Amino acid sequence: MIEVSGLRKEYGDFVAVENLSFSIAKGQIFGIVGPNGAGKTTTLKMLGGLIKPSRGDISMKGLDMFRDSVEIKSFLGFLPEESPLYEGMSVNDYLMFFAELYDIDKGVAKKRISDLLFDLSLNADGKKIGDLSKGMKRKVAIARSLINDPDILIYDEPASGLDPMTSRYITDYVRSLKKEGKTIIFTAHNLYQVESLCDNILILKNGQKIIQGTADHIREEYGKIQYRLEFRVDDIGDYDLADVTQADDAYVVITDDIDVVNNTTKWVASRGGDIVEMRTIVPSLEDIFLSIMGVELFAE
Ligand SMILES: Nc1ncnc2c1ncn2[C@@H]1O[C@H](COP(=O)(O)OP(=O)(O)OP(=O)(O)O)[C@@H](O)[C@H]1O
Repeated sequence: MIEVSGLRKEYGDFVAVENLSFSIAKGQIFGIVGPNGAGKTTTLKMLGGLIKPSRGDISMKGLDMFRDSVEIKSFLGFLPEESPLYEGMSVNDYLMFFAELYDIDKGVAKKRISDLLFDLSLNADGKKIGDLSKGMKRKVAIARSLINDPDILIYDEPASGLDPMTSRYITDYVRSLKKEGKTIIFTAHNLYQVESLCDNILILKNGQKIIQGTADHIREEYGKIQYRLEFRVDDIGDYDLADVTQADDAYVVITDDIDVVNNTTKWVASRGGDIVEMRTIVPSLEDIFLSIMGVELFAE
């Protein structure tokens, strides 16, 4: 559905995105994550045809982004990080205005707007956009991105800065768009959201791809599974197999070395102690992300 190859964007001497290649299959939710300034918005803007890459190619449905940009834009919906809305207009007038820009038949547009407002639970009661809450404004921007019934959606932080309920609503809404067969590319800082929503995740750092794949693939490549062993013994005195911490009346060892687990188990048995619990700790995408970005993590 979408092929990106060798994408690069320079702003003067500064390289914001470098040698980026990836493919997105139809109907996928593709999440782009990375710290501030990693090049996420720049990448989305190139995918949305809003800025021109310095180098590289983008094709969608076999069409070339720059040769066939008019046709591509007819099936794209773009949601910028901050969408300028016409504050003095009512929601209906605003959406109708964009429907006219897309040359959509008035009857079709009316029905689409009413469906979108219903699906997004957006009841503005004729209020002006300027008088709406932040969450409602975000929903208006999302409705606008869908006014041409696009197949491909490019959303820059769709749920950022919203309260948890509205953020959750928008995440669920994005999931429902996938069920309609739409392909969605989005950026987010909430990695839990990304992990629960995305079929494919691209991690960017300093404009470059660190890794791309399913959450499981990223976990296999970067996430070390750790073992947590909790035990009781009367005297910990000569235990020297790994770092140990005390938790209530027990001791805890966290390690990625299975030999430490086995040897500790033997040691505990030899001292007449008990194993209270042994389990694995699977790292979350957030743990992996932070470790890739070079942030030291707590053991638990
Ligand atoms: N028009 C521009 N001119 C010069 N530099 C720019 C321009 N737009 C972006 N940049 C720079 O390119 C880099 C990537 O910016 P971009 O907005 O793509 O990052 P981002 O990953 O979306 O960050 P954030 O999470 O903060 O939104 C940043 O260092 C930014 O300062």
